[in-house]
Amino acid sequence: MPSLTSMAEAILARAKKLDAYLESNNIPYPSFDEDTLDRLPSELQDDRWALANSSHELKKLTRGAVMNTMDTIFSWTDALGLRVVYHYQLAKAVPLDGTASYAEIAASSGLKESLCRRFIRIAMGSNIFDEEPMSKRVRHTAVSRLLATDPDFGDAIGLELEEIAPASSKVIAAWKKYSQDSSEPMDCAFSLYNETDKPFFAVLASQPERSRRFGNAMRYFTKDDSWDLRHIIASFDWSSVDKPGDVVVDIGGGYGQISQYIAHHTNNTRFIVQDLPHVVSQAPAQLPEDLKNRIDFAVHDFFTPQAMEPAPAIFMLRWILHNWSDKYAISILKSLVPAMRKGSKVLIYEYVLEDGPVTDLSSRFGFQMEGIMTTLFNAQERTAEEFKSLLTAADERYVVDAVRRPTGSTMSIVEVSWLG
Ligand SMILES: C[S@@+](CC[C@H](N)C(=O)[O-])C[C@H]1O[C@@H](n2cnc3c(N)ncnc32)[C@H](O)[C@@H]1O
Repeated sequence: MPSLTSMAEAILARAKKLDAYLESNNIPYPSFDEDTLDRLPSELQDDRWALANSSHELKKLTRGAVMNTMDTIFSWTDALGLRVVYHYQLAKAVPLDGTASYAEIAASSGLKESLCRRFIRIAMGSNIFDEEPMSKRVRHTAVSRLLATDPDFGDAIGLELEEIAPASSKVIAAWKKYSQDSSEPMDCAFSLYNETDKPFFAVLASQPERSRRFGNAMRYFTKDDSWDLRHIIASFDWSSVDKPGDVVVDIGGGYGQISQYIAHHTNNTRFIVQDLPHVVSQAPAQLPEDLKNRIDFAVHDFFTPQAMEPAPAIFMLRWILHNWSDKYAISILKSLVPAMRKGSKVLIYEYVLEDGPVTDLSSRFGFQMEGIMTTLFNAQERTAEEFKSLLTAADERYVVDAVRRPTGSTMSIVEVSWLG
């Protein structure tokens, strides 16, 4: 390990670089009251994340083994503070540019005053709200202000802290009850916690408020530039399937968001978006007029064989395989085989997991998703090698041509050809 001094000097050099930009552009230094680093240009954002990663590493080294572990095991109390703030909508009880007493927050939120004080002070440990030292009145910080003003941010917090994290408490119980080798989606922590024999999406479909929160949270999580759909255009040569008559099948394609985007970047490609009946019945109404002659919707269960003539050029799967254990993911890939021809391709657009440990704060997403997929679906994220094994297990004629992640993209494309 380098010395603390050399690590601190590397941090200092980066901090000076960012400060210089802020100063020359009259941008305030970041504070807990105001995030200003989003205003850095894209070429400085890498420095920003490198600074966050290296200062996090230095913090961990200076806290030491025991205190770092204490930070981990007590982190649930931080989450509890935030959950109480979220659940009782305490952020909305504080004026955006003023202050509120604990009694005023209690009166408008319905959480009694002593609990407001205790749990807001827990949250303040994470810089959620601040308290004026003399008056003891509460005012906003950047996080609490976001909670008061951005409903999708609140829904993202609610989904994680009220839906997924509580269900995750049953992960080990589910392994013990159903076996660690179970491939069944219902043998998961979510089902056990919710005492249901229905899969996650079916439970949500029957509960509009939970379903709405899930949809908004997904929109929030995927709104930053690393999720931008331009990366799917950069990941594959779409002009190779843009001849009149070329067809792309978007498997489990929902309302056809991806197909619509690619259609706008091609001239002739036609798209068939397949999904379950309840989705397909709603989807055409959401299609813009200019794409109606290029995108069709069809009911198709992706576990049943594809029987399409003429065969499509591409089967595309985004966010499908990571919801399923190997047994079912292999079955989905097998169902494509009857329609595969020489020259056909399968494009799998997913997060491709690093094959080893990741400690950088900004790169831990894949392993966080691992926990979520396990909890909700008894499923998993996969490394490039695991995608290859899955494809080979489905049919030895599948050949992975490339696994590409464009610069700046969270998602990768696994491009697969058919040796027919
Ligand atoms: C996580 S969403 C991904 C949607 C879309 N591919 C996208 O990237 O926006 C999973 C989709 O799979 C669909 N789905 C689930 N089970 C299915 C099945 N057996 N056959 C076809 N579609 C299914 C769901 O209705 C949902 O639209």
